[in-house]
Amino acid sequence: MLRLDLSNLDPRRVGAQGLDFAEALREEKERLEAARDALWGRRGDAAEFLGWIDVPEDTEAVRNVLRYRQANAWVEDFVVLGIGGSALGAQAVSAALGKGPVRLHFVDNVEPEPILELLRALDPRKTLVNVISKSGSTAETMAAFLAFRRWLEDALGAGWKEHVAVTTDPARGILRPYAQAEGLAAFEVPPAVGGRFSVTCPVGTLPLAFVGVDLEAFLAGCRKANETAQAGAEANLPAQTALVHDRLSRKGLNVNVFMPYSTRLRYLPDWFVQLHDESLGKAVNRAGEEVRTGTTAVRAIGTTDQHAQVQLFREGPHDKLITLVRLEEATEDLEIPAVAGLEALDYLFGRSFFELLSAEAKATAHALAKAQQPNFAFVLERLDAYTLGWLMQHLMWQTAFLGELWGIDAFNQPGVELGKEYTYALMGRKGYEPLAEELKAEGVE
Ligand SMILES: O=P(O)(O)OC[C@H]1O[C@](O)(CO)[C@@H](O)[C@@H]1O
Repeated sequence: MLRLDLSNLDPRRVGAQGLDFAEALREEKERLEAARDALWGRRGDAAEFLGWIDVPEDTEAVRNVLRYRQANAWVEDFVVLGIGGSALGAQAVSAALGKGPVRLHFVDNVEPEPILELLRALDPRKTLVNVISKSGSTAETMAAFLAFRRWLEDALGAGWKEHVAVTTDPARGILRPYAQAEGLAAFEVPPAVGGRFSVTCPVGTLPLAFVGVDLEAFLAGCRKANETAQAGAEANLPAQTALVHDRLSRKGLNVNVFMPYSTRLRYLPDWFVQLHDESLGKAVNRAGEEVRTGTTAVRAIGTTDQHAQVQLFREGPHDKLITLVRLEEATEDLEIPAVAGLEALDYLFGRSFFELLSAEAKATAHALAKAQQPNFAFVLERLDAYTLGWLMQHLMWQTAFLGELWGIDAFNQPGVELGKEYTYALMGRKGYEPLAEELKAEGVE
């Protein structure tokens, strides 16, 4: 179960920075429902990249992943080679719900020392390497693949092939034909699913299967979010949180803090940052006019960052909307013991850690509101696969709704291409010689 607590948006609590939500919903009902209809209406068109809506319905893809997991019971270490959307979803969910005993590792950078450290620590005989790249052309991921493939072949000879699984587009890019030629296990990123929307396809489900995440429940939660995204505005939770973002960004609240009160959810903000920023930071709208949309998502974890960022959130510029994620129940709790001689701490004696966590979440939300800092919360009944699936698919919907409200394409990322081209030029890739010359003339070599 997931619900919204919007009480700290109320202008009676947070003043002019806030939002009379009921009134806004009445005013924007038509616009929100038009956005909903447009999104659902376009979902059959692969060019629209709305395939993530239907992926949670694809139970055959999950069965395929689970069969592969069962057939590879020898795996003790599972290495994901992927970056951005090809890593962040599995990283967020595995940190929250992974049970082991398989250890999951993520190589999402090209700094040599951590890669060497991992290679030295792993036993190739017990390691499965999953190279994940929709395009098959991402330099970081492909460099890592070249290194891990060589490492496996050096140790295992022709047996390296049993230790590699490829997750990529069914037709495009170089990885698919390579996997076919070498006879490697291969999984699909559906063409109509972009990286940051791919956690429900094998990009996410394959690593998650190896750490025992209940995939059926996770996808059932995603389907629940789909159900809410079909409702009229009064019950359409993603349209509602998109409305909050839309309205408050128009008041100049252009920083979106995403702050779960949970260490288990520590990577969820990283996943959200990519989803939100890469989708919504756009120079032009669908009509090609310059619009420069976007709000800046910022990571924070409660309670940890109460002691790092909350000072700024309360007393810094009034440019923020804060999204909290609160849990209603602990999965397991721990009592805080009484200790003689430390009676100054007796308010803690006999209380539980979860009680303290909950009190801190509510106290901080209220203290923020007292400083006229609008905030709202996703309240999760508990942290389980169903509820996390619901929340993540909700956030994908929220992003899609915002793209629609702002008239932009939330599913492309033209702004990251130029940096990639420059990298190719600096690395001496064939065909990039003129660009390398241009860079040299500009003082970059
Ligand atoms: O799966 P790929 O094609 O390697 O892409 C990885 C990431 O790179 C980007 O294309 C751009 O940074 C992201 O959108 C994507 O998630």
